[in-house]
Amino acid sequence: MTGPIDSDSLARAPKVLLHDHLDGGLRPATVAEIAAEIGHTLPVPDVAELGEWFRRSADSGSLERYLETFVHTVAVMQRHEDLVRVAREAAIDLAADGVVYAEIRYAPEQHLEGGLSLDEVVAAVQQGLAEGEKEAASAGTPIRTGQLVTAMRHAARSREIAELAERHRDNGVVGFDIAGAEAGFPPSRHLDAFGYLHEANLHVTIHAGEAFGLPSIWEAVQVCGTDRLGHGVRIMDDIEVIGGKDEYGRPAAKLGRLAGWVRDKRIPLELCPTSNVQTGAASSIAEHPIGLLKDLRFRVTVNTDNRLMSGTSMTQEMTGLVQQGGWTLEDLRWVTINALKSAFIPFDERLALIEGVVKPGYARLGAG
Ligand SMILES: O=c1[nH]cnc2c1ncn2[C@H]1C[C@H](O)[C@@H](CO)O1
Ligand SMILES: [Zn+2]
Repeated sequence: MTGPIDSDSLARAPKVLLHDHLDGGLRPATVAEIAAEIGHTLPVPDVAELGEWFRRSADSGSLERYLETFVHTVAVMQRHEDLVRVAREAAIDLAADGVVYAEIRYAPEQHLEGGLSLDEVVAAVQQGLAEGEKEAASAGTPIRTGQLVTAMRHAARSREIAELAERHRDNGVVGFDIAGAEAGFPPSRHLDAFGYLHEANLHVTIHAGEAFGLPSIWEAVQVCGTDRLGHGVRIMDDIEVIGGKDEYGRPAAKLGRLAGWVRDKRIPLELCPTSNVQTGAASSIAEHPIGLLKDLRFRVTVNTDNRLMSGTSMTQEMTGLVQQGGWTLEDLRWVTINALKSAFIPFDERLALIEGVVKPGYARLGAG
């Protein structure tokens, strides 16, 4: 099916999400309620304006300013019950949006101000995700979730966080990530953690190639041995578009050594179109390199990054690509299967979701 896609089909299409921050996806009403309970002052008093405030403030043109908004979400995620609630709601909201598999990330080291230990934070999030999964299943929208524990790249706790991930790998944690301001904080600062994770056979993704270019991607891939790239959109700096089509009917382009490596090795790109427009990594959804990277057959996946700060959802990201980028249902099916192939759960479980959920779901919509 290559014609226009109606919004109902987009809403019903099975979706897979690899890059979604727990502290970037709260419901505005939840932020407001918990803030009132704990006495945290929010920038706007009216809950009706809060969602718009996050979106507008994150629309800053810089990753550093975008990240400043997290102070208000992290503030309301310090008590056990609040972490459980936020994780539970995340699973429910994603499931209601048609997401059938989601890896949800956050930095446990940012949730210790209420006196919880790192292990208690991970356990609280796991409790919430499990409750959310149960509720979503009863509502007829089953979802499978996994935690990615993030270490903040400006801090110095990555080895400790890597060990935390290993301790909880049989209880919900499927991988490790580093996040935060990119410029000035290269991934190689955290080699100790990555070495430990490799020895433990634990999956790794690294935010790289978002606010900083090829050196960051190169380090993440070649020095730190990442399995996936969080964003990675700046791989474009190593691609020269020649114009016209090649012998396979794809856009004619010359790939540099690093771009060639990333494509040849099928290293997944966790692309987040709306977030990139907000931080200035792309000028618009229509102009976002995700379309070109898809046409060049990189292992492209579509993600939300921060649903609250971007005022987005998987359905909305896909709608933007369809309406502004000319994507087809076949394209959406392809990136969804790409995402599951790149997921950090065991191969047989990925396959079961691809064959049992994603392919039949798209077939019902007329694709595949
Ligand atoms: O897109 C991002 N790039 C780098 N860091 C990010 C991004 N979105 C969220 N973060 C940070 C802020 C959060 O507090 C932290 C953990 O989720 O990760
Ligand atoms: Zn991110």
